[in-house]
Amino acid sequence: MAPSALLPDPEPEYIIVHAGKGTIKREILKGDKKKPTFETITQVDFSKMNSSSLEDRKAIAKEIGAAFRDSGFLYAANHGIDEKLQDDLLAVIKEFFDLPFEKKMKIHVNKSDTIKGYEALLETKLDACTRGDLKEAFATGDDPNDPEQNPPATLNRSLYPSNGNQWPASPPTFRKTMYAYQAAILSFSKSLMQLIALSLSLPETYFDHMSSFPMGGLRALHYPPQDVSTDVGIGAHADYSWFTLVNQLSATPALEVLNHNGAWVSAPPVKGTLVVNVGDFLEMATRGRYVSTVHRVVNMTGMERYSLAWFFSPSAECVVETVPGCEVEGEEGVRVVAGEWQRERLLRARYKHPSSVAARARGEL
Ligand SMILES: O=C(O)CCC(=O)C(=O)O
Ligand SMILES: [Fe+2]
Repeated sequence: MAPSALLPDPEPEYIIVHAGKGTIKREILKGDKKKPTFETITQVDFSKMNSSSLEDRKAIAKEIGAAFRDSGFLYAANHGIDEKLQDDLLAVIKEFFDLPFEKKMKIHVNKSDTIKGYEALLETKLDACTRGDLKEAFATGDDPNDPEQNPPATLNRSLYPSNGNQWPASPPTFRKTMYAYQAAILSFSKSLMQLIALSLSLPETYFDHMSSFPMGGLRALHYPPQDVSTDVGIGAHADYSWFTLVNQLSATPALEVLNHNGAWVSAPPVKGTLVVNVGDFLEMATRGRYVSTVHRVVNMTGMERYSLAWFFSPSAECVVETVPGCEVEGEEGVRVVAGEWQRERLLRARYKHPSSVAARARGEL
């Protein structure tokens, strides 16, 4: 037998991801090919985020910057969102998903031009190699027709259709509880955006003008346990947002993050924390200094899993450009209208939705 040194290298294996920004093919690095990369997700303490001392705020910003450059993920501890509110959320979200299928289908996403409402099991397929995403979802988002959102008088309402958000009649406290959470998470998001500005050595208020009526999506998710590892709760993808905040409402570990060796790193629920991950807007604006990392959900625990994801993006009419200090020499900077870019991504990911079919027929996609 030939000495092992003379054996040919094994055929490389790849992970293929349809992240929306294009297909990513990443080799799974083994043995000597492995490079240093993250194996766990860092925790950052936000208790001093509103400290009157700029030095305190800068210290948090520094940790955020390090995590966003390394893995693009972190756990935010002491974020200040009321624990009781999170218990209430889990209760109403469970109750909603327990409703009979026909009731949930009354507010199906196909009835909303902005793809808000209920989405059934296996309806989306983020990883083309699977039979679909083994999850059901309920989505709401920025919509000036909902009085709770208190839109500014200057908002260009023509950007919003009349059939945006759809709310279920039951459970009766569902809408109120989701909006209480949205108010809290929106306030945390604006503070986090200021810390991100600091982390990039920009004035703290640098991004403030981009949050007058931010595109924000709140998505409740239910992942039943899967029987086979070839299924996925959500296929590998990256998010289209400045950042995403995932509240892992149930203690069911299933979220996984792809590291630079092509290995999946577990991001299990850590009580009292939110998972924060960089989205594509932030990756674009920082020209890749902060990484919008691929992740997925695989629920092999035998237990139900509930989570609540919040996607925080710029206001629709804003132009996202390379931030000062992140320019790449010899390359043109980024310049996209946030609302147009995000809508195109959303429609591409939901290619069967009537809005997507219509946009393709108009030659827009
Ligand atoms: O449920 C989770 O933990 C993550 C959800 C997610 O990645 C998404 O909805 O984009
Ligand atoms: Fe995601």
